[in-house]
Amino acid sequence: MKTKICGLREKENIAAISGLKPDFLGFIFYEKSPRYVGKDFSVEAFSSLPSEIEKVGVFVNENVENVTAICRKFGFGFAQLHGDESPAFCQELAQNDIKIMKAFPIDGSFDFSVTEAYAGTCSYFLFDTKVEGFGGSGKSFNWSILEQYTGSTPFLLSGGLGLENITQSMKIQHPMLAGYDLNSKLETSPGVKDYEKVKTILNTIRKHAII
Ligand SMILES: O=C(O)c1ccccc1N[C@@H]1O[C@H](COP(=O)(O)O)[C@@H](O)[C@H]1O
Repeated sequence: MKTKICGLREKENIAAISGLKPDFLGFIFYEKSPRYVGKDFSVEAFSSLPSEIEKVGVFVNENVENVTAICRKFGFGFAQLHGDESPAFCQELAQNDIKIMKAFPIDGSFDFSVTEAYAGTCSYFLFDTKVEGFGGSGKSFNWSILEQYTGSTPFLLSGGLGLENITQSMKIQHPMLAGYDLNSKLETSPGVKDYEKVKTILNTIRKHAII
């Protein structure tokens, strides 16, 4: 199972968490987020990052030019699109050699046929809890609705995953479940990840994955 730790911004914290070898690290470029990297964020912040960890820029309704420029500047292989980005937007971005994780806000009435137009363009979907606003809510959704997803694009489960519910989430049996996206439940403060919590949750996921 893939693991993504999202919402980091401080050099020492990035270095510490990267030592735990998640598959993806996410950096938030949405100014209204309490985890926004800030105007002074620089490539220096992750200069020690091993190359096997994929870097992900997280965007909300940003334009293609800005997403592309930021991904190139910071060497992000992936853009996580967490707003209302259209299939055409994703296609345009993919032409700039940026791999895409498209987030969808899930509630009990979500119609998974919406995802069909994005298949083929996105490397992963990200199923997050529908809330007012765009993400980082710390709230989980009723995972039973995932049974309705019959597409072939792998997805990361997202939304309020923490030590208290990760074991339960690993009972989800879905052929396209590729991993877990972990964020606000593992923080000492917004944008700063708790090393011990991240270590424990990654160990839990990895132990389960080899059983
Ligand atoms: O974390 C944020 O502040 C954020 C803001 C805007 C868009 C996405 C954001 N984070 C993403 O939200 C999900 C769920 O996070 P949580 O576990 O519920 O805190 C995750 O994919 C983050 O990448």
